[in-house]
Amino acid sequence: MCGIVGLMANASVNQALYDALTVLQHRGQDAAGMMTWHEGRFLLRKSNGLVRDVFRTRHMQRLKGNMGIGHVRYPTAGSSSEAESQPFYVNSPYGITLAHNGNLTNSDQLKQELFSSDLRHINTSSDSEVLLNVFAHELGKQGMRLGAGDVFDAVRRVHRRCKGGYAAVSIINGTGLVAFRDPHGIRPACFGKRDSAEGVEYMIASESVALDVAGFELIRDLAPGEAVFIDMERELHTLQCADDPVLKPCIFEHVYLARPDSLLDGAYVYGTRMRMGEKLADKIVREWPEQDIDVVIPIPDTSRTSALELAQHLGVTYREGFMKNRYIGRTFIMPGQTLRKKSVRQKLNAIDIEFAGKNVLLVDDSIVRGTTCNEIIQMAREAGAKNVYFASAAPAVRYPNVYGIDMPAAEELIAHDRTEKEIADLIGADRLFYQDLDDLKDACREVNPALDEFDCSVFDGVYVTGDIDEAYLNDLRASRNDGAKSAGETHAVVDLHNDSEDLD
Ligand SMILES: O=P(O)(O)OC[C@H]1O[C@H](OP(=O)(O)OP(=O)(O)O)[C@H](O)[C@@H]1O
Ligand SMILES: NC(=O)CC[C@H](N)C(=O)O
Ligand SMILES: [Mg+2]
Repeated sequence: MCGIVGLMANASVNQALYDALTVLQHRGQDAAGMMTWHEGRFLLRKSNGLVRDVFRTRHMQRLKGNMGIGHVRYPTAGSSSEAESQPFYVNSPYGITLAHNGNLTNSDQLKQELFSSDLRHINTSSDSEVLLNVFAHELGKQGMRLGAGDVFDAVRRVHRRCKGGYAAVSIINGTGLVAFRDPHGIRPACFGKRDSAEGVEYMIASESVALDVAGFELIRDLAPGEAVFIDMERELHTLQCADDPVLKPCIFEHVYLARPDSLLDGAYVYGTRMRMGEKLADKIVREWPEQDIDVVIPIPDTSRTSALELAQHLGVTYREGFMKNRYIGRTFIMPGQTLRKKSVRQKLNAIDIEFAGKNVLLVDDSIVRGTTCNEIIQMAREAGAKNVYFASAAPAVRYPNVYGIDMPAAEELIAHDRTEKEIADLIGADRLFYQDLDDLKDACREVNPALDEFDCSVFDGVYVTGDIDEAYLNDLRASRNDGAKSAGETHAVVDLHNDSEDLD
Protein backbone atom coordinates (compact mmCIF):
# COMPACT_ATOMS: atom_id res chain seq x y z
CA MET A 1 0.00 0.00 0.00
CA CYS A 2 2.32 2.67 -1.21
CA GLY A 3 1.10 6.16 -2.01
CA ILE A 4 1.15 7.55 -5.53
CA VAL A 5 0.47 10.98 -6.97
CA GLY A 6 0.62 12.52 -10.44
CA LEU A 7 0.19 16.18 -11.35
CA MET A 8 -0.26 18.05 -14.63
CA ALA A 9 -0.22 21.79 -13.90
CA ASN A 10 0.51 25.11 -15.49
CA ALA A 11 3.29 26.04 -13.08
CA SER A 12 5.96 24.15 -11.11
CA VAL A 13 4.61 20.97 -9.55
CA ASN A 14 7.42 20.19 -7.08
CA GLN A 15 5.89 21.80 -3.98
CA ALA A 16 2.39 20.46 -4.61
CA LEU A 17 3.80 16.95 -5.14
CA TYR A 18 5.79 17.26 -1.92
CA ASP A 19 2.68 18.35 0.00
CA ALA A 20 0.68 15.48 -1.48
CA LEU A 21 3.35 12.97 -0.52
CA THR A 22 3.40 14.22 3.06
CA VAL A 23 -0.33 13.52 3.41
CA LEU A 24 0.16 10.10 1.82
CA GLN A 25 3.06 9.31 4.17
CA HIS A 26 0.91 6.90 6.19
CA ARG A 27 0.90 4.61 3.10
CA GLY A 28 4.66 4.14 3.06
CA GLN A 29 7.48 5.23 5.34
CA ASP A 30 10.48 3.40 3.84
CA ALA A 31 11.29 5.51 0.80
CA ALA A 32 10.06 8.48 -1.18
CA GLY A 33 10.62 9.75 -4.69
CA MET A 34 9.57 12.33 -7.23
CA MET A 35 10.16 12.58 -10.98
CA THR A 36 9.31 15.75 -12.85
CA TRP A 37 9.40 16.52 -16.57
CA HIS A 38 10.95 19.73 -17.84
CA GLU A 39 11.69 20.69 -21.45
CA GLY A 40 12.02 17.11 -22.63
CA ARG A 41 14.07 15.86 -19.65
CA PHE A 42 13.13 13.84 -16.60
CA LEU A 43 14.45 14.95 -13.21
CA LEU A 44 14.52 12.46 -10.35
CA ARG A 45 15.09 12.44 -6.65
CA LYS A 46 14.38 9.25 -4.70
CA SER A 47 15.87 7.73 -1.60
CA ASN A 48 15.10 5.73 1.53
CA GLY A 49 13.47 7.72 4.32
CA LEU A 50 10.47 9.90 5.05
CA VAL A 51 9.37 12.61 2.62
CA ARG A 52 10.77 15.39 4.84
CA ASP A 53 14.18 13.67 4.94
CA VAL A 54 14.44 12.72 1.27
CA PHE A 55 13.69 16.13 -0.24
CA ARG A 56 15.91 19.01 0.79
CA THR A 57 15.72 22.50 -0.70
CA ARG A 58 18.51 21.69 -3.16
CA HIS A 59 16.59 18.69 -4.47
CA MET A 60 13.36 20.65 -4.74
CA GLN A 61 15.08 23.36 -6.73
CA ARG A 62 16.27 20.81 -9.27
CA LEU A 63 12.85 19.19 -9.64
CA LYS A 64 11.66 21.64 -12.28
CA GLY A 65 8.66 21.27 -14.52
CA ASN A 66 4.88 21.53 -14.71
CA MET A 67 4.28 17.78 -14.80
CA GLY A 68 5.45 15.18 -12.29
CA ILE A 69 4.74 12.04 -10.30
CA GLY A 70 5.59 11.02 -6.74
CA HIS A 71 5.69 7.93 -4.56
CA VAL A 72 5.99 6.88 -0.92
CA ARG A 73 7.05 3.25 -0.53
CA TYR A 74 6.17 0.37 1.74
CA PRO A 75 7.93 -2.57 0.08
CA THR A 76 5.95 -5.69 -0.78
CA ALA A 77 8.31 -7.15 -3.37
CA GLY A 78 12.04 -7.18 -3.91
CA SER A 79 14.23 -5.50 -1.33
CA SER A 80 14.04 -2.21 0.52
CA SER A 81 17.14 -0.87 -1.18
CA GLU A 82 17.24 2.67 -2.49
CA ALA A 83 17.45 1.34 -6.05
CA GLU A 84 13.97 -0.10 -5.67
CA SER A 85 12.41 3.09 -4.43
CA GLN A 86 10.15 4.75 -6.98
CA PRO A 87 9.43 6.25 -9.53
CA PHE A 88 11.17 3.95 -12.02
CA TYR A 89 12.32 5.07 -15.46
CA VAL A 90 12.94 3.45 -18.87
CA ASN A 91 14.37 5.32 -21.83
CA SER A 92 12.73 3.24 -24.55
CA PRO A 93 10.32 3.87 -26.12
CA TYR A 94 9.85 7.65 -25.75
CA GLY A 95 11.18 7.86 -22.15
CA ILE A 96 8.66 6.77 -19.54
CA THR A 97 8.50 7.00 -15.75
CA LEU A 98 6.07 5.16 -13.48
CA ALA A 99 5.07 4.88 -9.81
CA HIS A 100 3.05 1.92 -8.59
CA ASN A 101 0.93 0.99 -5.59
CA GLY A 102 0.12 -2.70 -5.28
CA ASN A 103 1.71 -5.99 -6.06
CA LEU A 104 1.83 -8.06 -9.24
CA THR A 105 1.17 -11.74 -8.65
CA ASN A 106 2.71 -12.93 -11.94
CA SER A 107 5.81 -10.77 -11.93
CA ASP A 108 8.24 -13.76 -12.18
CA GLN A 109 6.55 -15.00 -15.32
CA LEU A 110 6.38 -11.47 -16.77
CA LYS A 111 10.06 -10.94 -16.04
CA GLN A 112 10.84 -14.09 -17.98
CA GLU A 113 8.67 -12.97 -20.92
CA LEU A 114 10.16 -9.49 -20.89
CA PHE A 115 13.65 -10.94 -21.17
CA SER A 116 13.07 -13.71 -23.68
CA SER A 117 10.34 -12.24 -25.93
CA ASP A 118 10.33 -8.49 -25.40
CA LEU A 119 14.14 -8.15 -25.18
CA ARG A 120 13.93 -6.05 -22.02
CA HIS A 121 16.21 -6.20 -19.00
CA ILE A 122 14.89 -5.79 -15.45
CA ASN A 123 17.64 -4.47 -13.18
CA THR A 124 16.01 -4.90 -9.75
CA SER A 125 13.77 -7.43 -8.04
CA SER A 126 10.87 -4.94 -7.91
CA ASP A 127 7.56 -5.88 -9.48
CA SER A 128 7.00 -2.19 -10.23
CA GLU A 129 9.94 -2.18 -12.63
CA VAL A 130 8.26 -5.15 -14.31
CA LEU A 131 4.97 -3.24 -14.60
CA LEU A 132 6.74 -0.26 -16.14
CA ASN A 133 8.50 -2.46 -18.70
CA VAL A 134 5.30 -4.24 -19.71
CA PHE A 135 3.64 -0.85 -20.19
CA ALA A 136 6.65 0.44 -22.13
CA HIS A 137 6.75 -2.62 -24.36
CA GLU A 138 3.03 -2.37 -25.13
CA LEU A 139 3.32 1.37 -25.82
CA GLY A 140 6.19 0.68 -28.18
CA LYS A 141 3.84 -1.23 -30.48
CA GLN A 142 1.83 1.94 -31.12
CA GLY A 143 4.26 3.87 -33.30
CA MET A 144 5.87 7.27 -33.08
CA ARG A 145 3.16 9.85 -32.37
CA LEU A 146 1.01 8.73 -29.47
CA GLY A 147 -2.61 9.81 -29.05
CA ALA A 148 -5.05 8.95 -26.28
CA GLY A 149 -6.22 5.89 -28.23
CA ASP A 150 -2.67 4.53 -28.40
CA VAL A 151 -2.16 4.98 -24.67
CA PHE A 152 -5.45 3.21 -23.92
CA ASP A 153 -4.62 0.34 -26.30
CA ALA A 154 -1.35 -0.18 -24.42
CA VAL A 155 -3.13 -0.14 -21.03
CA ARG A 156 -5.63 -2.70 -22.38
CA ARG A 157 -2.74 -5.04 -23.15
CA VAL A 158 -1.15 -4.33 -19.75
CA HIS A 159 -4.39 -5.53 -18.13
CA ARG A 160 -4.27 -8.71 -20.22
CA ARG A 161 -0.68 -9.46 -19.20
CA CYS A 162 -0.47 -8.29 -15.58
CA LYS A 163 -2.19 -9.99 -12.66
CA GLY A 164 -2.60 -8.72 -9.11
CA GLY A 165 -3.27 -5.33 -7.57
CA TYR A 166 -1.98 -2.18 -9.22
CA ALA A 167 -2.75 1.48 -9.34
CA ALA A 168 -0.12 3.37 -11.30
CA VAL A 169 0.78 6.88 -12.47
CA SER A 170 3.13 7.44 -15.36
CA ILE A 171 4.57 10.18 -17.55
CA ILE A 172 5.32 9.55 -21.22
CA ASN A 173 7.93 12.01 -22.44
CA GLY A 174 6.33 14.78 -24.45
CA THR A 175 2.97 12.98 -24.49
CA GLY A 176 1.28 13.38 -21.12
CA LEU A 177 0.31 11.96 -17.75
CA VAL A 178 -1.35 8.54 -17.51
CA ALA A 179 -2.93 6.61 -14.64
CA PHE A 180 -4.58 3.22 -14.56
CA ARG A 181 -6.15 0.90 -12.00
CA ASP A 182 -6.30 -2.90 -12.10
CA PRO A 183 -9.50 -4.59 -13.36
CA HIS A 184 -10.67 -5.35 -9.79
CA GLY A 185 -9.81 -1.91 -8.44
CA ILE A 186 -8.00 -3.60 -5.55
CA ARG A 187 -5.82 -0.58 -4.82
CA PRO A 188 -7.39 2.89 -4.73
CA ALA A 189 -6.89 5.81 -7.12
CA CYS A 190 -8.83 8.99 -7.75
CA PHE A 191 -8.45 12.17 -9.77
CA GLY A 192 -9.47 15.79 -9.50
CA LYS A 193 -9.05 19.23 -11.06
CA ARG A 194 -8.16 22.77 -10.10
CA ASP A 195 -8.50 25.99 -12.05
CA SER A 196 -5.51 28.24 -12.57
CA ALA A 197 -5.11 31.50 -14.47
CA GLU A 198 -3.63 29.54 -17.37
CA GLY A 199 -6.37 26.91 -17.41
CA VAL A 200 -7.32 23.67 -15.74
CA GLU A 201 -4.84 21.42 -13.87
CA TYR A 202 -5.24 17.76 -12.92
CA MET A 203 -4.07 15.60 -10.04
CA ILE A 204 -4.29 11.81 -9.65
CA ALA A 205 -3.64 10.23 -6.24
CA SER A 206 -4.07 7.13 -4.10
CA GLU A 207 -6.38 8.96 -1.69
CA SER A 208 -8.55 12.06 -1.95
CA VAL A 209 -6.73 13.74 0.98
CA ALA A 210 -3.85 14.45 -1.38
CA LEU A 211 -6.24 16.40 -3.62
CA ASP A 212 -7.73 18.24 -0.64
CA VAL A 213 -4.42 19.55 0.61
CA ALA A 214 -3.46 20.91 -2.82
CA GLY A 215 -6.86 22.55 -3.41
CA PHE A 216 -8.05 20.10 -6.08
CA GLU A 217 -11.70 19.22 -6.43
CA LEU A 218 -12.31 15.47 -6.55
CA ILE A 219 -13.84 14.42 -9.87
CA ARG A 220 -14.17 10.72 -9.00
CA ASP A 221 -12.32 7.47 -8.38
CA LEU A 222 -10.83 5.68 -11.34
CA ALA A 223 -13.13 2.78 -12.12
CA PRO A 224 -11.54 -0.67 -11.97
CA GLY A 225 -9.71 -1.23 -15.26
CA GLU A 226 -10.08 2.41 -16.27
CA ALA A 227 -7.25 4.61 -17.54
CA VAL A 228 -6.99 8.38 -17.36
CA PHE A 229 -4.78 10.31 -19.77
CA ILE A 230 -4.05 14.04 -19.68
CA ASP A 231 -2.29 15.24 -22.82
CA MET A 232 0.14 18.14 -23.10
CA GLU A 233 -2.75 20.50 -23.92
CA ARG A 234 -4.32 19.61 -20.53
CA GLU A 235 -7.09 17.71 -22.28
CA LEU A 236 -8.55 14.93 -20.09
CA HIS A 237 -9.31 11.53 -21.68
CA THR A 238 -10.72 8.51 -19.85
CA LEU A 239 -11.52 5.01 -21.06
CA GLN A 240 -12.42 1.62 -19.63
CA CYS A 241 -9.54 -0.59 -20.78
CA ALA A 242 -10.30 -3.92 -19.09
CA ASP A 243 -12.20 -6.77 -20.73
CA ASP A 244 -14.04 -7.78 -17.60
CA PRO A 245 -13.85 -5.11 -14.89
CA VAL A 246 -15.51 -5.68 -11.53
CA LEU A 247 -14.98 -3.55 -8.44
CA LYS A 248 -13.56 -5.56 -5.52
CA PRO A 249 -11.54 -3.03 -3.54
CA CYS A 250 -9.30 -4.10 -0.67
CA ILE A 251 -11.42 -3.86 2.47
CA PHE A 252 -8.29 -3.49 4.61
CA GLU A 253 -7.99 0.06 3.21
CA HIS A 254 -11.09 0.85 5.28
CA VAL A 255 -9.87 -1.04 8.33
CA TYR A 256 -6.36 0.40 8.57
CA LEU A 257 -4.50 1.56 5.48
CA ALA A 258 -6.29 4.74 4.41
CA ARG A 259 -6.70 8.01 6.25
CA PRO A 260 -10.17 8.51 7.78
CA ASP A 261 -10.62 11.80 5.91
CA SER A 262 -10.27 10.07 2.54
CA LEU A 263 -13.13 9.17 0.27
CA LEU A 264 -12.46 5.72 -1.27
CA ASP A 265 -14.78 4.48 -4.02
CA GLY A 266 -17.44 6.87 -2.82
CA ALA A 267 -17.22 5.92 0.88
CA TYR A 268 -15.73 8.13 3.58
CA VAL A 269 -13.30 5.98 5.54
CA TYR A 270 -14.33 7.94 8.63
CA GLY A 271 -17.92 6.77 8.11
CA THR A 272 -17.02 3.14 7.49
CA ARG A 273 -14.88 3.09 10.65
CA MET A 274 -17.71 4.61 12.70
CA ARG A 275 -20.02 1.87 11.53
CA MET A 276 -17.40 -0.76 12.36
CA GLY A 277 -17.54 0.56 15.92
CA GLU A 278 -21.34 0.36 16.09
CA LYS A 279 -21.44 -3.16 14.73
CA LEU A 280 -18.74 -4.32 17.10
CA ALA A 281 -20.70 -2.86 20.02
CA ASP A 282 -23.77 -4.81 18.87
CA LYS A 283 -21.74 -8.00 18.80
CA ILE A 284 -20.39 -7.43 22.32
CA VAL A 285 -23.92 -6.88 23.63
CA ARG A 286 -25.14 -9.99 21.77
CA GLU A 287 -22.41 -12.22 23.13
CA TRP A 288 -22.19 -10.70 26.59
CA PRO A 289 -25.42 -8.93 27.62
CA GLU A 290 -24.31 -8.54 31.25
CA GLN A 291 -20.95 -6.92 30.28
CA ASP A 292 -19.07 -5.16 33.10
CA ILE A 293 -16.84 -2.79 31.10
CA ASP A 294 -15.93 0.39 33.04
CA VAL A 295 -14.10 2.20 30.29
CA VAL A 296 -13.38 1.93 26.55
CA ILE A 297 -9.81 2.86 25.56
CA PRO A 298 -8.63 3.13 21.95
CA ILE A 299 -5.18 2.13 20.77
CA PRO A 300 -4.06 5.22 18.88
CA ASP A 301 -4.18 6.16 16.12
CA THR A 302 -6.26 4.25 13.67
CA SER A 303 -8.77 2.67 16.07
CA ARG A 304 -9.95 5.98 17.52
CA THR A 305 -12.85 6.52 15.13
CA SER A 306 -14.32 3.05 15.73
CA ALA A 307 -13.60 3.02 19.46
CA LEU A 308 -15.43 6.28 20.15
CA GLU A 309 -18.50 5.07 18.29
CA LEU A 310 -18.33 1.68 20.00
CA ALA A 311 -18.24 3.32 23.44
CA GLN A 312 -21.22 5.56 22.65
CA HIS A 313 -23.18 2.60 21.35
CA LEU A 314 -22.39 0.58 24.48
CA GLY A 315 -23.12 3.56 26.72
CA VAL A 316 -19.71 3.24 28.38
CA THR A 317 -17.20 6.02 29.11
CA TYR A 318 -14.55 6.60 26.43
CA ARG A 319 -11.10 7.66 27.61
CA GLU A 320 -7.76 8.23 25.90
CA GLY A 321 -5.71 5.98 28.20
CA PHE A 322 -2.69 5.73 25.92
CA MET A 323 -0.67 8.73 24.84
CA LYS A 324 0.99 8.48 21.49
CA ASN A 325 4.41 9.89 20.72
CA ARG A 326 3.66 11.96 17.64
CA TYR A 327 7.18 11.53 16.28
CA ILE A 328 6.95 7.75 15.84
CA GLY A 329 5.33 6.52 12.65
CA ARG A 330 3.05 3.58 12.03
CA THR A 331 4.55 0.44 13.56
CA PHE A 332 2.79 -2.17 11.43
CA ILE A 333 4.45 -0.96 8.24
CA MET A 334 7.94 -0.83 9.76
CA PRO A 335 10.36 -3.43 8.44
CA GLY A 336 11.33 -6.25 10.84
CA GLN A 337 9.69 -7.60 13.95
CA THR A 338 12.36 -6.34 16.40
CA LEU A 339 11.86 -2.74 15.28
CA ARG A 340 8.05 -3.09 15.33
CA LYS A 341 8.06 -4.50 18.87
CA LYS A 342 10.40 -1.82 20.21
CA SER A 343 8.40 0.92 18.51
CA VAL A 344 5.10 0.01 20.22
CA ARG A 345 6.64 0.83 23.62
CA GLN A 346 8.28 3.98 22.28
CA LYS A 347 5.05 5.04 20.66
CA LEU A 348 2.43 4.42 23.33
CA ASN A 349 2.46 5.10 27.05
CA ALA A 350 -0.34 4.36 29.55
CA ILE A 351 -1.99 6.94 31.81
CA ASP A 352 -2.30 4.92 35.01
CA ILE A 353 -5.40 6.58 36.46
CA GLU A 354 -7.47 5.44 33.50
CA PHE A 355 -6.61 1.81 34.23
CA ALA A 356 -6.18 1.43 38.00
CA GLY A 357 -8.80 -0.96 39.43
CA LYS A 358 -10.96 -0.86 36.26
CA ASN A 359 -12.32 -3.35 33.77
CA VAL A 360 -11.02 -1.89 30.51
CA LEU A 361 -12.02 -2.67 26.97
CA LEU A 362 -9.10 -1.92 24.64
CA VAL A 363 -10.13 -1.36 21.03
CA ASP A 364 -7.88 -1.69 18.01
CA ASP A 365 -8.72 -1.58 14.32
CA SER A 366 -7.08 -4.94 13.70
CA ILE A 367 -4.81 -7.58 15.16
CA VAL A 368 -2.28 -8.78 12.58
CA ARG A 369 0.95 -10.17 14.00
CA GLY A 370 -0.22 -9.41 17.52
CA THR A 371 2.76 -7.14 18.22
CA THR A 372 0.65 -4.20 19.38
CA CYS A 373 -1.96 -6.03 21.46
CA ASN A 374 0.65 -8.17 23.26
CA GLU A 375 2.51 -5.10 24.46
CA ILE A 376 -0.56 -3.00 25.14
CA ILE A 377 -2.35 -5.58 27.27
CA GLN A 378 0.79 -5.96 29.35
CA MET A 379 0.97 -2.17 29.74
CA ALA A 380 -2.68 -2.03 30.79
CA ARG A 381 -2.02 -4.62 33.50
CA GLU A 382 1.13 -2.83 34.66
CA ALA A 383 -1.03 0.31 34.95
CA GLY A 384 -3.30 -1.56 37.39
CA ALA A 385 -6.26 -2.71 35.27
CA LYS A 386 -8.50 -5.27 37.01
CA ASN A 387 -9.61 -7.02 33.82
CA VAL A 388 -8.41 -6.37 30.27
CA TYR A 389 -10.84 -7.08 27.43
CA PHE A 390 -9.85 -6.59 23.82
CA ALA A 391 -11.93 -5.84 20.73
CA SER A 392 -10.83 -5.72 17.10
CA ALA A 393 -12.85 -3.66 14.60
CA ALA A 394 -11.76 -6.16 11.92
CA PRO A 395 -12.20 -9.94 11.84
CA ALA A 396 -9.27 -12.23 12.58
CA VAL A 397 -6.46 -11.82 10.01
CA ARG A 398 -5.66 -15.42 9.05
CA TYR A 399 -4.32 -15.38 5.47
CA PRO A 400 -1.39 -13.77 3.67
CA ASN A 401 -1.87 -10.74 1.45
CA VAL A 402 -0.62 -10.79 -2.13
CA TYR A 403 -1.93 -7.44 -3.42
CA GLY A 404 0.29 -4.83 -1.79
CA ILE A 405 0.24 -5.35 1.99
CA ASP A 406 3.34 -6.97 3.41
CA MET A 407 1.79 -9.99 5.12
CA PRO A 408 3.58 -12.76 3.23
CA ALA A 409 3.59 -15.63 5.72
CA ALA A 410 0.50 -17.08 7.43
CA GLU A 411 2.59 -18.32 10.40
CA GLU A 412 3.50 -14.71 11.25
CA LEU A 413 -0.20 -13.89 11.75
CA ILE A 414 -1.27 -14.47 15.32
CA ALA A 415 -4.74 -15.74 14.29
CA HIS A 416 -3.45 -18.24 11.78
CA ASP A 417 -4.54 -21.77 12.76
CA ARG A 418 -5.77 -20.57 16.16
CA THR A 419 -9.21 -20.32 17.71
CA GLU A 420 -10.33 -17.06 19.30
CA LYS A 421 -9.89 -18.65 22.74
CA GLU A 422 -6.30 -19.61 21.92
CA ILE A 423 -5.59 -16.08 20.65
CA ALA A 424 -7.09 -14.51 23.79
CA ASP A 425 -4.87 -16.74 25.96
CA LEU A 426 -1.81 -15.96 23.90
CA ILE A 427 -2.22 -12.18 24.06
CA GLY A 428 -3.30 -12.32 27.70
CA ALA A 429 -6.81 -10.88 27.26
CA ASP A 430 -9.62 -11.79 29.67
CA ARG A 431 -12.06 -11.62 26.76
CA LEU A 432 -11.59 -11.08 23.05
CA PHE A 433 -14.09 -9.85 20.44
CA TYR A 434 -13.59 -9.84 16.71
CA GLN A 435 -15.84 -8.11 14.16
CA ASP A 436 -17.78 -10.52 11.92
CA LEU A 437 -16.77 -10.32 8.25
CA ASP A 438 -20.34 -9.72 7.07
CA ASP A 439 -20.61 -6.80 9.50
CA LEU A 440 -17.36 -5.34 8.20
CA LYS A 441 -18.63 -5.51 4.63
CA ASP A 442 -21.98 -4.01 5.68
CA ALA A 443 -20.17 -1.19 7.47
CA CYS A 444 -18.71 -0.17 4.09
CA ARG A 445 -21.88 -0.83 2.09
CA GLU A 446 -23.97 1.30 4.42
CA VAL A 447 -21.75 4.29 3.67
CA ASN A 448 -21.86 3.67 -0.08
CA PRO A 449 -24.62 1.23 -1.15
CA ALA A 450 -22.98 0.96 -4.59
CA LEU A 451 -20.18 -1.05 -2.98
CA ASP A 452 -20.96 -4.71 -3.31
CA GLU A 453 -17.94 -7.00 -3.32
CA PHE A 454 -14.52 -6.60 -1.75
CA ASP A 455 -11.11 -8.20 -1.65
CA CYS A 456 -11.25 -9.69 1.86
CA SER A 457 -8.43 -12.19 1.31
CA VAL A 458 -6.65 -11.56 4.61
CA PHE A 459 -9.88 -12.56 6.39
CA ASP A 460 -11.32 -15.30 4.18
CA GLY A 461 -8.43 -16.57 2.04
CA VAL A 462 -10.33 -15.83 -1.19
CA TYR A 463 -8.04 -14.20 -3.77
CA VAL A 464 -10.17 -12.22 -6.23
CA THR A 465 -7.72 -12.48 -9.14
CA GLY A 466 -8.18 -16.26 -9.14
CA ASP A 467 -4.51 -17.01 -9.82
CA ILE A 468 -3.21 -17.73 -6.32
CA ASP A 469 -2.39 -21.34 -5.47
CA GLU A 470 -0.53 -23.13 -2.70
CA ALA A 471 2.73 -23.05 -4.68
CA TYR A 472 2.55 -19.25 -5.04
CA LEU A 473 1.90 -18.79 -1.32
CA ASN A 474 4.76 -21.16 -0.46
CA ASP A 475 7.18 -19.20 -2.63
CA LEU A 476 5.99 -15.91 -1.17
CA ARG A 477 6.44 -17.22 2.37
CA ALA A 478 9.92 -18.54 1.62
CA SER A 479 11.13 -15.34 -0.01
CA ARG A 480 9.52 -12.68 2.15
CA ASN A 481 9.05 -13.98 5.70
CA ASP A 482 10.79 -11.92 8.40
CA GLY A 483 13.78 -14.27 8.58
CA ALA A 484 14.32 -14.27 4.82
CA LYS A 485 14.05 -10.49 4.61
CA SER A 486 16.61 -9.82 7.32
CA ALA A 487 19.02 -12.36 5.79
CA GLY A 488 18.58 -11.00 2.24
CA GLU A 489 21.10 -8.89 0.38
CA THR A 490 20.05 -5.43 -0.73
CA HIS A 491 20.84 -5.50 -4.50
CA ALA A 492 21.68 -1.84 -4.06
CA VAL A 493 22.21 -0.78 -7.64
CA VAL A 494 21.60 2.94 -7.54
CA ASP A 495 19.63 4.05 -10.54
CA LEU A 496 21.78 5.76 -13.15
CA HIS A 497 19.35 8.64 -13.30
CA ASN A 498 19.14 9.22 -9.60
CA ASP A 499 20.05 12.61 -8.27
CA SER A 500 22.10 10.94 -5.55
CA GLU A 501 23.86 12.51 -2.60
CA ASP A 502 27.31 12.39 -4.22
CA LEU A 503 26.14 14.87 -6.82
CA ASP A 504 25.51 17.43 -4.12
O1 LIG B 1 -1.13 -6.82 15.38
P1 LIG B 1 -0.09 -5.91 14.81
O2 LIG B 1 0.86 -6.67 13.94
O3 LIG B 1 0.60 -5.09 15.84
O4 LIG B 1 -0.80 -4.93 13.78
C1 LIG B 1 -1.95 -4.19 14.05
C2 LIG B 1 -1.63 -2.85 14.64
O5 LIG B 1 -0.76 -2.10 13.78
C3 LIG B 1 -1.42 -0.93 13.34
O6 LIG B 1 -1.02 0.22 14.08
P2 LIG B 1 0.16 1.20 13.62
O7 LIG B 1 1.02 1.50 14.78
O8 LIG B 1 0.86 0.65 12.42
O9 LIG B 1 -0.55 2.52 13.08
P3 LIG B 1 -1.63 3.54 13.69
O10 LIG B 1 -0.88 4.55 14.53
O11 LIG B 1 -2.22 4.15 12.47
O12 LIG B 1 -2.64 2.81 14.48
C4 LIG B 1 -2.88 -1.18 13.56
O13 LIG B 1 -3.59 0.03 13.76
C5 LIG B 1 -2.88 -2.01 14.81
O14 LIG B 1 -2.73 -1.18 15.95
N1 LIG C 1 3.04 -1.36 -1.06
C1 LIG C 1 3.15 -1.18 -2.36
O1 LIG C 1 2.26 -0.69 -3.05
C2 LIG C 1 4.44 -1.68 -2.96
C3 LIG C 1 4.68 -1.43 -4.41
C4 LIG C 1 5.74 -2.37 -4.96
N2 LIG C 1 5.26 -3.72 -4.98
C5 LIG C 1 7.02 -2.24 -4.16
O2 LIG C 1 7.34 -3.13 -3.40
O3 LIG C 1 7.68 -1.25 -4.26
MG1 LIG D 1 -2.61 0.96 15.46
